[in-house]
Amino acid sequence: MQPIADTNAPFLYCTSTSIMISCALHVKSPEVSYEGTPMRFNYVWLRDHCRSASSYNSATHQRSLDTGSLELTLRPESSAVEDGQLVLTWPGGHVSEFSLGWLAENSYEGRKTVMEQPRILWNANVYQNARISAAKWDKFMSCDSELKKFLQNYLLYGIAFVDDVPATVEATEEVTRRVSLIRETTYGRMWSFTSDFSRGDTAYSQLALDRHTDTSYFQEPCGIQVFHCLRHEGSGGETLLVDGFYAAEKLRQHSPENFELLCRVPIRHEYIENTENHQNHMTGIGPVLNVYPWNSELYMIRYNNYDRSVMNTMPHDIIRRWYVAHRQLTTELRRPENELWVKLTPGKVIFIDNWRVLHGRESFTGLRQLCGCYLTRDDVLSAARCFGLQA
Ligand SMILES: C[N+](C)(C)CCCC[C@H](N)C(=O)O
Ligand SMILES: O=C(O)CCC(=O)C(=O)O
Ligand SMILES: [Fe+2]
Repeated sequence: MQPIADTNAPFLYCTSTSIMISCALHVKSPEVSYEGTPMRFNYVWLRDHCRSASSYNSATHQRSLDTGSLELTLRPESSAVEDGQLVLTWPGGHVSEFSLGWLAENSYEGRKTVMEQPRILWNANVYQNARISAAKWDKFMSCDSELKKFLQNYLLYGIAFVDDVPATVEATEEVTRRVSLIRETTYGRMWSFTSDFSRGDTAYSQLALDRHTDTSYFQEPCGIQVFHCLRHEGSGGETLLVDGFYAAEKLRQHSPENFELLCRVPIRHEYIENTENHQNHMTGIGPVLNVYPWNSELYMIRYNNYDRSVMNTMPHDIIRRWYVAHRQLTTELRRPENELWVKLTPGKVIFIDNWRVLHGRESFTGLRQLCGCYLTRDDVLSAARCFGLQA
């Protein structure tokens, strides 16, 4: 412990072997310094995060304390640091204890410097050189460590494969259920489609599709896309994959103000279908790039030039700048070295992070049948966290 003389705020000091703190009451807020980074704590926040049995149910991990009845001018009557714990005694006698490590980890200043989700951004070379092996159906279905490895790859790269899956809709459903829950949409729970224009969308044709994310017209776009090509008797139809975050980070490096504009301006996407069997009118509103406000980390890209709707959510002076920014992002997304081309064949199931990796396809001839589904993002990430992965 290394007390700091004459300060009226608590400070946390850290060395490589131990965390040291010096603590004093401050009128406004305690301050902790961790590896040279000052971290400030608000007293109401500290009371609100009290982990004592009457404030927090550690069996359910839920707060029992009624935050709405806290005095917002609350100050402790005394504070001390004992055995690596900050101990605060509140008026009325309630005692709150916080380990200094917990405080450092959970502070705003601490979270600001770490990634919510570590990722490896890629272009075609980076991905190919990483030589990620696909999971194999048998082991994947029976062995948890194989599922964990698959999820780790998925989290890092935003794509992951399972090989040797029987070429049926049923087996495709089984392989996705091993990972998570299926998100039912207007396209069905499991879908299997060919170029028959059974739905009012270009996907149901033989035309090429430029890189895009799906369901950008949902208020919350689907988190994961699963594809399994059950048969193709013809040519073409290769799948294009592009890491949207790799491209967006290039834009951030070259032109931070254009990156910021694409984060700030919400735009509309739309899906209108009016066929005999299907009536839909969906709109989703949100920016092309989405970052967490506290650490500026990207968490979602919405990019679908087909489904982008009328642009009327920004004033005249912004619109020109928006098109410039959008063009710069498009240029990055279209660099040939960023394109990963894969031929999906029967047996090979691909999982794509639809909040990060764009997909597209070459035009094709012949009968081509593709099946798949969307997965609920929350459940996929939850499955990963239950394996101890950072997601
Ligand atoms: C995948 N599946 C064929 C079911 C649906 C395709 C949806 C196509 C739509 N334009 C979009 O990009 O969201
Ligand atoms: O046909 C394909 O390979 C993909 C089409 C597509 O973009 C989609 O179904 O979302
Ligand atoms: Fe698509």
